Amino acid sequence: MIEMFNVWKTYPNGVYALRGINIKIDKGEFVYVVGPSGAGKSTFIKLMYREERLTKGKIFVNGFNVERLKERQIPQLRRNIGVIFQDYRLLPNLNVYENVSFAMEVIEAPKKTIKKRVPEVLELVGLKDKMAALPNQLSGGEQQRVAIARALVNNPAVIIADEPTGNLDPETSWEIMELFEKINFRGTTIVMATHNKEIVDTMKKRVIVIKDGKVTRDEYRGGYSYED
Ligand SMILES: Nc1ncnc2c1ncn2[C@@H]1O[C@H](COP(=O)(O)OP(=O)(O)OP(=O)(O)O)[C@@H](O)[C@H]1O
Repeated sequence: MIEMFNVWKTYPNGVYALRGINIKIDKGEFVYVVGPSGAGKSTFIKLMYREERLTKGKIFVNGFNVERLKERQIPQLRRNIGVIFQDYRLLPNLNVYENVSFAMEVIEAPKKTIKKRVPEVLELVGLKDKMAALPNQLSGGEQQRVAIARALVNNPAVIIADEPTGNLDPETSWEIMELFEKINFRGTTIVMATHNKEIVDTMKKRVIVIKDGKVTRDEYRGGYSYED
């Protein structure tokens, strides 16, 4: 599903963000990516959907050789990946239904399919009753649910989340994690960068530790700690 071979990323200012990453994530896995601030977690995630270009190495995501894609092929890659951010990134002037349906309109899905699929996915995230609400009428947890619905609506093979509970209180964070579990249980691969120690330690999933741009630990049923 996702493979990285000796991946290096140097930013133009000379920062070595990633230094020789090798990783394989299989279909259906749930993986936490943890590590100190500035370790390279966001960079690791951005390379997967080609938000950033790698400096050296190879990345494959769902059969795509990410670095080799031409600009016009990038939307094809991104159709396979749902991305979720700490700050939700909803369109403020569109209501819940429209924020989600927009993602289907962009890929030119048939109107009939959109009409059927959007309520389905809003039901899955528990927001069927809020379809007409605008983002600023929702709580943080609800806004993140909309972002998750939007990420899921085109049935991606993988969901990549960068600190998705970073702005949420502990209880809401747990509700969002339960939703990710449900999504993973239905077959979607999940890769999540997080600083949430309690969640990582309790969920007992695969944990990849990145420190100074390198994978320093990769453990199934792992814990959060990255001190060694
Ligand atoms: N666009 C950029 N230009 C230059 N340097 C960058 C850029 N983005 C990140 N960096 C640097 O690359 C390194 C890795 O950053 P990255 O954001 O991947 O870390 P992180 O592990 O996600 O951190 P955090 O947990 O604080 O979000 C850091 O030293 C950071 O300052």
